Amino acid sequence: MERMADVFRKTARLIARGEIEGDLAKAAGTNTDGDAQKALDVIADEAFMAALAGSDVRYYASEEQDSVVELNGQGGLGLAIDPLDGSSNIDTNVSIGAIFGIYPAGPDGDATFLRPGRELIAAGYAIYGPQCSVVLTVGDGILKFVLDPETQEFVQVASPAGVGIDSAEYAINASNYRHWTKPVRAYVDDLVAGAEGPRGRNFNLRWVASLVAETHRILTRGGIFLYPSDAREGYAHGRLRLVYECAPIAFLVEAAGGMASNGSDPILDIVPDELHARSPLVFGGVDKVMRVAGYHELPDEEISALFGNRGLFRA
Ligand SMILES: O=P(O)(O)OC[C@H]1O[C@](O)(COP(=O)(O)O)[C@@H](O)[C@@H]1O
Ligand SMILES: [Mg+2]
Ligand SMILES: [Mg+2]
Repeated sequence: MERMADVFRKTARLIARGEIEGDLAKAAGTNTDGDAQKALDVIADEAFMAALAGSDVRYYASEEQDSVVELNGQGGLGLAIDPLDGSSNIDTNVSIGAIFGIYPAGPDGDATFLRPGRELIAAGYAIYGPQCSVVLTVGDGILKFVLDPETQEFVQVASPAGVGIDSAEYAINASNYRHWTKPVRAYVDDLVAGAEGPRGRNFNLRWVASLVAETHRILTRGGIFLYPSDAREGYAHGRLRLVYECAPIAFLVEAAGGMASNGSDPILDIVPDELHARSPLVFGGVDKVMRVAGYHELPDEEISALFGNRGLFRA
């Protein structure tokens, strides 16, 4: 963690200097997943690999690497990492970050990461925003550290305790509405219907397009996040990747007292079939995530009904 903290510190400084350092959002190639890479994606990936060489990390699984990289044959850990999350926000001065999950090393690289997220031993994220903060768990409860810009030390502060708050905020990229499945549309229709709809209250939409920023907000003051599967080509399992995005966030959210699913089943029970496998992701307060699962179980006549006629979820 100390070596990772050093990368967080240096990346926060690089981002704070922005264009003084050059164009951090400059196109830099394409990763295995077909995502366009930006300069900062590559810089962050290389910085983590360099910092962890010779550490206890044996296997390194990154969004920016085709396959698992063996860093230190003697190491006992596997690190799954999204070295730079929220790439579309690099040049907009909006919060971005890094997401990580740590497993005990398995017999080989793939076996270390193609396992249920429940076997993680630690997970967390760094967020590069107005503050640089790190939120992590080693399994029970979460810890938060803020980078002091004066001393460059990470200082532990009170743990966020907001995941259970009865918040009216939801996060989803609503521009994909027409591509969603019926249960997701019905769920969002009922939120949008507000006080006049079956939920009988008004809701508020937030979409930063940086998973770390949505997670930070939800851990701090509640709400729900959804990145569902949809009918666009390549989105049959949503957008987010299980190994280094969904599982670490799910492990953290559960440790904070919340819940994370793929819409129906717990994320932490899913075994990825490949390193860059995707999954729909829904997380936040337990009651909210369970409600989404409820919409997936509704009979077709209920799910197809106009919100005014959908009886089961009337508040
Ligand atoms: O642009 P979209 O489809 O709304 O997707 C936004 C999502 O994509 C991501 O940026 C994917 O992460 P990367 O930036 O690491 O590829 C998430 O942080 C965010 O939740
Ligand atoms: Mg990401
Ligand atoms: Mg990324």
